[in-house]
Amino acid sequence: MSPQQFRLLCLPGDGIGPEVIQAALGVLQAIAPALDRPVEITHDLAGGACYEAHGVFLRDETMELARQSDAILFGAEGGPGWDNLNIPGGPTARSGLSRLRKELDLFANLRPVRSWPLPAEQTPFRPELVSGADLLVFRENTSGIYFGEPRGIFEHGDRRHAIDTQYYAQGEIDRAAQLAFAVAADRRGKVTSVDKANVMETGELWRERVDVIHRTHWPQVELDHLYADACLFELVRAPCRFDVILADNLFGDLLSDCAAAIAGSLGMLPSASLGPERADGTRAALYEPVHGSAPDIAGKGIANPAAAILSVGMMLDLSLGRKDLAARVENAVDNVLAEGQLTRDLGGSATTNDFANSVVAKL
Ligand SMILES: NC(=O)c1ccc[n+]([C@@H]2O[C@H](COP(=O)([O-])OP(=O)(O)OC[C@H]3O[C@@H](n4cnc5c(N)ncnc54)[C@H](O)[C@@H]3O)[C@@H](O)[C@H]2O)c1
Ligand SMILES: CC(C)[C@H](C(=O)O)[C@@H](O)C(=O)O
Ligand SMILES: [Mg+2]
Repeated sequence: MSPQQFRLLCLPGDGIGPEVIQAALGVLQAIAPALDRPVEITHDLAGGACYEAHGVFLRDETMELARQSDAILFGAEGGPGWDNLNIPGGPTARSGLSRLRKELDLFANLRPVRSWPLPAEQTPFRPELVSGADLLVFRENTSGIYFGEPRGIFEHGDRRHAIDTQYYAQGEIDRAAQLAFAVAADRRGKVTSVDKANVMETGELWRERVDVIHRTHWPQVELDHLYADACLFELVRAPCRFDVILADNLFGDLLSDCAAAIAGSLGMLPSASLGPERADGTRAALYEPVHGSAPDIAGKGIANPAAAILSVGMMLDLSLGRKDLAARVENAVDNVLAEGQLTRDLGGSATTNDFANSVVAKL
């Protein structure tokens, strides 16, 4: 019997999305012969590119394709022309990515961050402060203020009011905590849970449930709690103290961009968004760089493709079960950086393609 195909849906999106995804697909193509399954890739539009062609940020047909795929590789979406169109229907109508996250129930967003072999002046920190940093921001991805109701802008007399709602159900916190502890158990065994339990009811419930899940299921993993503001301070003061940072949707978004400074650039942070485990042991999965469409550098061929390439690495590990190949990709990126082949965001002059070709050569 021939091995089962791995169906990958590729959604490059907007701005530098297509540029970094093309680079990442080059790396996937180079490593594919080492896989025991053929990879079948389908391409489609998402984000502003989709809006221009079809008047929506993600088509129903694409959503269906996503459901049938083993994984999705996403570039980036958005840009000045599309971010504030005031489209009714909430976040899933305003953003293809939000629709994918919500409708595929991709509740677990894993955003690993590490220090890389970079020239000392390429991070805003003293080298001895960031050297050896290796952490993972575990962001709850399908609830919180991104999706809570009520939301909207309302007219009242001659005044306009805007509402967003931070909402968490116990089960949403529990499943995020469960998986964050499991991820930590496979790393260095430490979770720092982040909230604003001092001022927010959702924070109070968050802390209470994380404690219960810890006590009941993961007493062997070390747990501490930090308020989100203090956590941001600690992240830049002493990044090496962290292993897994467990945070809600908004705090996780903020913490991961901040942590990108430790890695040297937003262009260095990959991510995986995973759904609940299914009966056959697999999970719905979307892989994407943490960064956005970077309109300021789009179309110039100078974007750093490392985040997209490392996202393919996460896919090899988490959806294809090939930690060995994921390590090969990460080591190749590490070696290219160590040799000083740097894109402009890291102070060098390598183009997107130069960098990707060098990674392929080092696989
Ligand atoms: N996941 C996503 O699709 C995603 C994430 C964040 C922002 N966005 C969207 O992207 C658009 C721009 O947002 P923004 O400017 O706040 O964030 P951004 O991440 O696009 O860019 C922030 C800064 O980082 C730089 N940068 C980002 N990625 C880079 C890379 N790979 N190589 C080199 N430099 C890189 C940019 O040039 C810019 O200076 C907005 O429409 C926003 O909504 C999308
Ligand atoms: C584009 C936007 C919806 C998204 C978010 O806020 O989640 C982005 O910033 C991210 O980090 O993936
Ligand atoms: Mg973000």
